[in-house]
Amino acid sequence: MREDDIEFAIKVVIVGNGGVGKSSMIQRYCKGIFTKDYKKTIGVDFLERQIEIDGEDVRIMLWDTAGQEEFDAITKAYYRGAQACVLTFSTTDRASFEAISDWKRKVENECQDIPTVIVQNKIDLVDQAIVTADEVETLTKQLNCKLIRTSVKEDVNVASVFRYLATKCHQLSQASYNEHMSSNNIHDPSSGLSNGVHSSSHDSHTKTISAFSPTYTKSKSTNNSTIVLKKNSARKRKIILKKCGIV
Ligand SMILES: Nc1nc2c(ncn2[C@@H]2O[C@H](COP(=O)(O)OP(=O)(O)OP(=O)(O)O)[C@@H](O)[C@H]2O)c(=O)[nH]1
Repeated sequence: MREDDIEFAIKVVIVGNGGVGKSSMIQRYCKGIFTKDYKKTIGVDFLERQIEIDGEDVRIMLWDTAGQEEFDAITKAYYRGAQACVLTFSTTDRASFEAISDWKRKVENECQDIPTVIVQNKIDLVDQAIVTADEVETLTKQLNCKLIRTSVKEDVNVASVFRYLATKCHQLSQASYNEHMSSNNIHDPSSGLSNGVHSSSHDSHTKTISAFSPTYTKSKSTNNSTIVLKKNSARKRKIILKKCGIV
């Protein structure tokens, strides 16, 4: 996939108590690996992966935040601009389940209402579960979130989490794009029906997202710690990222 083909990027924050498997989930998804060692995340980490949704290239930027409370002040700054969120708890850790509502509130304080999945990780250890299926389902209904049970270790359902969120964000941006085009009576140039308005006001900007983190992995396309979302070519449908200040 060439850099020029990437049209749409989403920022996803992964939160939850320490040791629930957030870093492992991101490593599994982006690098296809799993390690048994527990290395506490200090502050924030970042990885990305590109996938295709409805024939469109989507770059998913995954922000791994430290679960320990001592890092709260640092991590919350990184929630800003997130368009989707993963709330994670572990099947074998009751406190991590009970903390889910708090994590949701912390993210909402910075990002309002964004597509969110509750992930019950470590289902390979279900015989040691400290929470019942009913309890988990009740909580997810209360919080109005989708529930996905994963085992990062066994690679169960990890990709579904991020595909679900990327699809949701993609749909939201499409709806927002259509709304923008119709309210401004602009024809989509990619339809070949342009009436002389070749781009909306949004198209004239190069969109940037600051991505500073202690172990930030540089994108191939950039030579510093800023991700630059390229302006769309006239041939392709233009995406408007409305949520959380990306536009
Ligand atoms: N059995 C099992 N172990 C897992 C699974 N996912 C992660 N682990 C293990 O759980 C431990 C903690 O995983 P991490 O990914 O470091 O947890 P974290 O949530 O990032 O922790 P913090 O960085 O402290 O916030 C590690 O020893 C992992 O190997 C899983 O699905 N099943």
